Amino acid sequence: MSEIPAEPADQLLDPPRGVDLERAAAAVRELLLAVGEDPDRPGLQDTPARVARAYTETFAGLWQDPYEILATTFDEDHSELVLVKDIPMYSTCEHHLVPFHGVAHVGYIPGSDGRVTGLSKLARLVEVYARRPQVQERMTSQIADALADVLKPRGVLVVIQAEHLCMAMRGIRKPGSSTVTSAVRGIFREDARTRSEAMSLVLGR
Ligand SMILES: Nc1nc2c(ncn2[C@@H]2O[C@H](COP(=O)(O)OP(=O)(O)OP(=O)(O)O)[C@@H](O)[C@H]2O)c(=O)[nH]1
Ligand SMILES: [Zn+2]
Repeated sequence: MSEIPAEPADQLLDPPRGVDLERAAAAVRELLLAVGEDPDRPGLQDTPARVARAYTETFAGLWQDPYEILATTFDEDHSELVLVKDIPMYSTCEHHLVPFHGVAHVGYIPGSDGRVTGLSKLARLVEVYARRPQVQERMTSQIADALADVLKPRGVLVVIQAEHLCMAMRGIRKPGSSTVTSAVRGIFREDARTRSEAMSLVLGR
């Protein structure tokens, strides 16, 4: 497998902005023909247009700016861990364009200014990066880097646990296997004890 391409956390694909519905529908129709289906049979007649519309949701993160999401911050003078666990996430494996899904855990220790962001913004950040053709490792790093860039926290820890349908429904066919990725920044990278304390909270031990 070739190396996973790096993508800066703030890079939005440009152009196009938004799904070209007509083009996507034509491509889906072509795909149905290519696999030997009849796109004109009653059950499939509306499918190309429907899939194109569904893609506007599935890939909405391509046109959203994660940095804008994190713009809401509060001066709470909080200097300990903030952790949102078990954020459900659905993404699309960029190798096979099938889902991988599971949970994300996002935590950080605010910087010396004690600024925190809204808790929901952590879940929104996960959504922005999940709704793109993705690789789990890259998505994990992107979330950590965006948080580190904007909040300037003492540390960031992101853990994602997911099942890849490309490994469950086809290929190696191992349903139930779970892939765990983590990205740590700042104090979580430097201090093993702080990292293991946070990991225990993430893993519920
Ligand atoms: N590292 C990583 N690999 C992934 C991710 N999603 C899917 N893959 C893997 O991407 C690889 C693609 O391998 P290829 O050999 O090019 O494709 P393939 O012949 O369809 O591979 P199989 O899935 O093994 O049948 C597979 O091993 C997948 O399991 C991900 O998020 N991260
Ligand atoms: Zn895949």
